[in-house]
Amino acid sequence: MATETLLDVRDLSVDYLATNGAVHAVRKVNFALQRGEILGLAGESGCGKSTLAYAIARLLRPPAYITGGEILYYPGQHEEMITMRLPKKGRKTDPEGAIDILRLSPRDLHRFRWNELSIVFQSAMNALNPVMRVGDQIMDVLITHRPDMNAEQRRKRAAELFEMVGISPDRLRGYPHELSGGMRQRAVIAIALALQPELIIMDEPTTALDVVVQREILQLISNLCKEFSTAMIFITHDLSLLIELADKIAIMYAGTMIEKAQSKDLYLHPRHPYSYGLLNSFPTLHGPHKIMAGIPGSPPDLRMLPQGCTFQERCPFVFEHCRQVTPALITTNPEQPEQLAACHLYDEKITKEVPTIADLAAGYEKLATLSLEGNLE
Ligand SMILES: Nc1ncnc2c1ncn2[C@@H]1O[C@H](COP(=O)(O)OP(=O)(O)OP(=O)(O)O)[C@@H](O)[C@H]1O
Repeated sequence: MATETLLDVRDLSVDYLATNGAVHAVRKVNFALQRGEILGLAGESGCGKSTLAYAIARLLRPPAYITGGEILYYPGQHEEMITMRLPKKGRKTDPEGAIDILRLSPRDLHRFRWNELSIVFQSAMNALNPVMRVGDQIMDVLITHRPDMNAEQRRKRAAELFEMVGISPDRLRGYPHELSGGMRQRAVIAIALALQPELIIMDEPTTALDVVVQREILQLISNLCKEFSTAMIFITHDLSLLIELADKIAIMYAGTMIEKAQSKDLYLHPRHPYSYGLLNSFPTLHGPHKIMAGIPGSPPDLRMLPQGCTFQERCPFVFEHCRQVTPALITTNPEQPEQLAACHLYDEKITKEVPTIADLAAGYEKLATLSLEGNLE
């Protein structure tokens, strides 16, 4: 896989301006995505996953406002895109001429979407227009964004796309209600792939499907991304699903990324107590019986965030420093410099010994026991 940067999100913040105070839905998020890479975004409901994704696609509408940061996009050799690169004076951060998505004009944004980035929304299977043949819905995208194609070329491309996602091209003449849920989902993916974008954002695309169909669709997505070197940001609550699909995973909590790691590293050794809690919130079918603690409590109000770490109230390992100072994302193990966690437990200036997996398990077990005994505050 090429390891060239495609997207570089820097200090991105988004607020929803409500009458009773600003909801700080995304707070100073930083991450980079390489060409062809699959990044999984996980975290509890309301932690800002969709807001982050929609900010990248510039799809947010008031009362949402991007309050800071930049989203640099490296367009590769796509000629149309090269003309959109930042003017020289804007190149303070990038000698190669990236596009800052936040600074695109409406016209350039129109070219950027679909050509470079497409998005599959939550409940995607219902995103198709019920009174229009599915084939015509693919044609629509091609007519708008590929005016150089004639009708015959568009028809051929639509058939090719359907074949790619495993639907017989004669279904192109069908209406959405004539397709099963899984097929509708595949059709939506075909539309997202129509212009072979560099980046696809999928927001909970498979939640409405049964697990067997879900697995087929995920396999399809993974194969297509590999085949075309398409990068993807895949959003879900289901961490176990991401571990199979994604190259890297970012865990979000209360609007920030609190852990970033290669999927395998996160699975084998989650570092942040919240990531550990998320991974261990469901029982395994094998192995010894253990008390399930889940993660007690709920995330903080995003309008009134506490001083220090936002996970402090739910963390089995909280200590005084956590209530004072907001932890930055830091390396948790010198042997895996790419695994970062925003937790003081890994700051050697503050804690003498970093916690092992057994320590994290013991912390949660203690919480579970307290909760069973009714002694949890
Ligand atoms: N229009 C709005 N006005 C005010 N607050 C909003 C609005 N839309 C979202 N929020 C708040 O922003 C925060 C982030 O929401 P977001 O939908 O991005 O989270 P999420 O992690 O994608 O959740 P889910 O998994 O449930 O989709 C939440 O606290 C939510 O209540």
